[in-house]
Amino acid sequence: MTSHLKKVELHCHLEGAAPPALTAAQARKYGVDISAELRDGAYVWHDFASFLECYDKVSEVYKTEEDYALLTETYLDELAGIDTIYSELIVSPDHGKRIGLGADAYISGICEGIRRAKEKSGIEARLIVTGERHFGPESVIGAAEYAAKAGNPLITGFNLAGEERMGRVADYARAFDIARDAGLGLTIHAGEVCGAFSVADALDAVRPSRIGHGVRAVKDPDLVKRLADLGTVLEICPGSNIALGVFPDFTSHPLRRLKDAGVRVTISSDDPPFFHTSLKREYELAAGTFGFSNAEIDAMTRTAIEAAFVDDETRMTLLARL
Ligand SMILES: Nc1ncnc2[nH]cnc12
Ligand SMILES: [Zn+2]
Repeated sequence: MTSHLKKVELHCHLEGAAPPALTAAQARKYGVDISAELRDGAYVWHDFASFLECYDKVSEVYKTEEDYALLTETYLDELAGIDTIYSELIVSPDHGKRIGLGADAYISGICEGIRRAKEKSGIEARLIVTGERHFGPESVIGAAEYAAKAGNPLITGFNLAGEERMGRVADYARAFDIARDAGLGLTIHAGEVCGAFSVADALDAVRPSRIGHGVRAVKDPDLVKRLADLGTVLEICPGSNIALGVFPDFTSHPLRRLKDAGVRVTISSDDPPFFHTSLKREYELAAGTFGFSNAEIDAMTRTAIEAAFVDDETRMTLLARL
């Protein structure tokens, strides 16, 4: 039973958290045919590439500032309802640009959603701007420049997501230099679809304080030791990994092995309705399937707060609430 535990989420893509019912309503509102991507209340995809296509298509039915405010508020309300005290949302200004809304209005709608949710429940949230590999290196640099110049106190991190098989981390290093110089926290999707080499790439080219997933590092014991020695925090999303076939089942999932090897691990939901999961379920899996005690789960939540991209005062407040 984890329902009474305080929760923190470091890794959730905002559009990836869109409830299917809300997406269906949005599609109806705009007369968009989404029947190929959303059927019988579930998102339709069959592998990583088609998941990304489905994700991009779903994003296109969120078109206005208010649509984004509603989406953000809806997800944060859900998190607050399960005792989540802090959430980092991965957002992509490129999506705002692609639908013609523009990056500023996209971010402003999301910030309004954060404000509304916080007013109701006190949930704290921050934004991690992400570049998408499959939109190309130039667009990733553009996303970093946007995040660096935005001067928005809720934008506190920079990420690299999308098609991991496109390019190597070094191809995107310049974007991370821009984000680092702006004082943003750094995290990179690596070791999810590609192997351990991708995690080593991230450490060699950028050395972020956190890595999204990183789970395939488990194949390389020296790399696991390097992660433990560096104190790199892994944002692990077991339900996502199983849904995408990164591991065949929870028994072979390396969450426990990585933790036992001294790696700092945390748990998140990634794109919950796409993967038939939720942060609530991820906490339940940690307890039931992975066999972690409540004290061990609390320790992972504490690690997440320690690694959160927030100022020290907010961190102290969150630690006190845990
Ligand atoms: N799991 C994931 N990996 C890479 N990019 C993503 N974008 C949304 N979800 C993602
Ligand atoms: Zn992700």
